[in-house]
Amino acid sequence: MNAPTTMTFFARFEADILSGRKTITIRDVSESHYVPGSVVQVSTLEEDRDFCRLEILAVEPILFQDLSDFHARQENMTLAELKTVIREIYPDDDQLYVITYRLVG
Ligand SMILES: CC(=O)Nc1ccn([C@@H]2O[C@H](CO)[C@@H](O)[C@H]2O)c(=O)n1
Repeated sequence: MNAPTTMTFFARFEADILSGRKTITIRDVSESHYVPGSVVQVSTLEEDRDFCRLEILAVEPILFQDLSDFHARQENMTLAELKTVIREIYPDDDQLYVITYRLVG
């Protein structure tokens, strides 16, 4: 599989990503093929509006049950909020992937 070159986020997370308060995203297997060291163009899911570029730093498997306050802090959420958000997006997936990134200019 080729390394993906784009990533989408819900627009409501844009400000947290641009300010550096949100430094990970948690995705299912279909979005786990990002390659550390690659740079992806990021846009909003709703309007496909480009808003930054991110360098992928790491992609690590995580089980839903193993999500912790550590992950929540990196999402700028409480653990309860994070679990609710993930269950809204991925109702049935227990195998998830933590994608760590940093903003590039
Ligand atoms: C737009 C799209 O295709 N998919 C997703 C999937 C997830 N997320 C966010 O990542 C974190 C963990 O899942 C939470 O902050 C989620 O809301 C997102 O913004 N967009």
